[in-house]
Amino acid sequence: MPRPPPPPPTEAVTQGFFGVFRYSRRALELVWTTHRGLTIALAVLTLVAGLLPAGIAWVGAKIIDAVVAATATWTADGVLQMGDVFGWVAAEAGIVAALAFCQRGISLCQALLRAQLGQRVNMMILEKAAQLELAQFEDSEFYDKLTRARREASSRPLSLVNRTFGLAQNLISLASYGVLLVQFSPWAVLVLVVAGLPSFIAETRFAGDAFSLFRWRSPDTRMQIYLESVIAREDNVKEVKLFGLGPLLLGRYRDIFLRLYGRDRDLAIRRDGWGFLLGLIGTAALYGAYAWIALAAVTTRITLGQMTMYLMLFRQGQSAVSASLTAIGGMYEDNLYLSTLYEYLETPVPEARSGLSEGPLPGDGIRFEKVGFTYPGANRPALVDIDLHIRPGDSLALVGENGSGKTTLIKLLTRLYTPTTGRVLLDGLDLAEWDEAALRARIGVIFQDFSRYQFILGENIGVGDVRHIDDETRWRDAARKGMADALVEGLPDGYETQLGRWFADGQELSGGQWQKIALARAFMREQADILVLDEPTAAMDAAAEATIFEHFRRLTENRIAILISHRFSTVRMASQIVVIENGHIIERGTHDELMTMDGHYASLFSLQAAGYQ
Ligand SMILES: Nc1ncnc2c1ncn2[C@@H]1O[C@H](COP(=O)(O)OP(=O)(O)OP(=O)(O)O)[C@@H](O)[C@H]1O
Repeated sequence: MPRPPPPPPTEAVTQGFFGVFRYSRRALELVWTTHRGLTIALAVLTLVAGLLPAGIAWVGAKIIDAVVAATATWTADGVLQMGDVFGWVAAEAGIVAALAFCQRGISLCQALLRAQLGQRVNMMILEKAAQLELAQFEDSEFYDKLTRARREASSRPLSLVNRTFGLAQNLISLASYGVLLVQFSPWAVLVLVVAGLPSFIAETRFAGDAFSLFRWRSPDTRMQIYLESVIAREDNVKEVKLFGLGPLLLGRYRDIFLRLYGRDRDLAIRRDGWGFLLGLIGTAALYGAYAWIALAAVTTRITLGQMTMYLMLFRQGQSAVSASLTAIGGMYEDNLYLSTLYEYLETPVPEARSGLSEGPLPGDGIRFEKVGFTYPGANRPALVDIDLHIRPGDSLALVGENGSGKTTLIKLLTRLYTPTTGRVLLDGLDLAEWDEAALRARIGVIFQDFSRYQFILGENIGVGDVRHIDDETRWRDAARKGMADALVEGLPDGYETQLGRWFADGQELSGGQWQKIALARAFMREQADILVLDEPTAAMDAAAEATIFEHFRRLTENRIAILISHRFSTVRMASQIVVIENGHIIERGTHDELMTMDGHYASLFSLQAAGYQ
């Protein structure tokens, strides 16, 4: 499939080179607030490690000059004077040991900070994910942001700080080399700095290119992650095997790699090719300076010791210049990647308004008033003009073909989505005005695609009311109401049984058994006076479903019970039945009323009843 060319890197890149450093301060703050002690230790060790190399070069010169002087004394007088030489050698050994200490310390601090910071950034990413709206998870652009943030951004703040400190270290080294080298010639210092610039400019450009490649490929990366999960996860393995999907999926996985690899390879070749050519400028400068310094030594303007020192300074200075420039290029790159993290973290979330916790008409129940809803990006509404009143004590069944809008209605009722038009009221108060926690406490709901947590059985029920997730008495009570108690008793570890196959000794349940657990979950909220079952019994046989609903109705007397089911034997028990077609309510009434009406409901009922005869 032809792909569009990479989009312009990002707003960040187009803002110019320096605009892109705007995340540096935030990264530093992040590292600082993660662990102050380690940050200070890292800073101090880095600075000391920056000063020591110049010391080594200077002492090196002293050793050579001391050797030359001692040789002269020995030749002239036959006297062996090694005091100075040994003294300077010992000094150099001391400095080298101190440098090694600093370097080890730096790497220790970095390792500890890396672990803490990785965890912290991942927590920030996940905390944000927990605050976001359902609609955002259905948006592929948002998923791209999330994937990019999770893939790369967690290691970038520390990398940025390491590079910043590394830059400071190299600049200190450079300044100290400069102080020594300027005594030879100020021009030498200038040559040193200017020779590194071309590689730096090229490197920065390529960092921008690499980043735009990274952004451009995130849909592909997501597809690869998805394919990995289809090929290698137990819940998909059955179909992959039986439909023989393995080679097809692997082929797609490989094709994505090859396409991405082609671009990566081109960039790497350009990056390294230019890096080599421009690096030659540095080499030429070094050997030019070499010749110049050697000339000065031969003409006795400088001593032999000084010659070695200047050469060392020049050589090390050059690596410090290129390390500094690479660090700046790297900081630029880290900033680009951090922009994806902050872009994600700054995704707007609806403000947590502290709303009201009761309505003006307690006992009024739920009202839908001219409610319409269109999914973001959809071109036709999923619900149109819905008017509905459900009072406490009512049981409502929603009936309709696949895709008619039943689940959407429940999503609006539970405030997972906000109506596009009209409003939903609970006890006379618009759902939008309700306090989140108060509203959630009133509603117990199980969707058809309920979650199967790879936790112990008790917790799988307990998640229905997180405040009591560990409360075994509540588990038992909810299991009894959800008719899961017999199932639990049949398991050797009872409520402690680890469910699913992901973890050791996990016990997999059948579809119907999982549904019983999910049903029990709905009963965890003892305060909930609205209970919603969105086809949670589809995997059970018709008789079991009818028993469960009858039981459910008894338990929910004086509460509101809402049920979605395709089984008319269950639906007929509800006190109010609403038939939805293409997002519209087309019929409503009791079973008998609807049968008398002899409309859509009656024909569907007769059709299903005929199937059982
Ligand atoms: N997240 C979504 N984004 C966009 N459109 C959606 C989304 N979920 C559902 N739809 C569309 O909205 C319409 C109503 O879907 P809904 O899930 O409410 O149907 P349903 O009556 O519950 O169907 P079923 O009996 O199959 O569960 C369908 O046309 C569906 O394609």
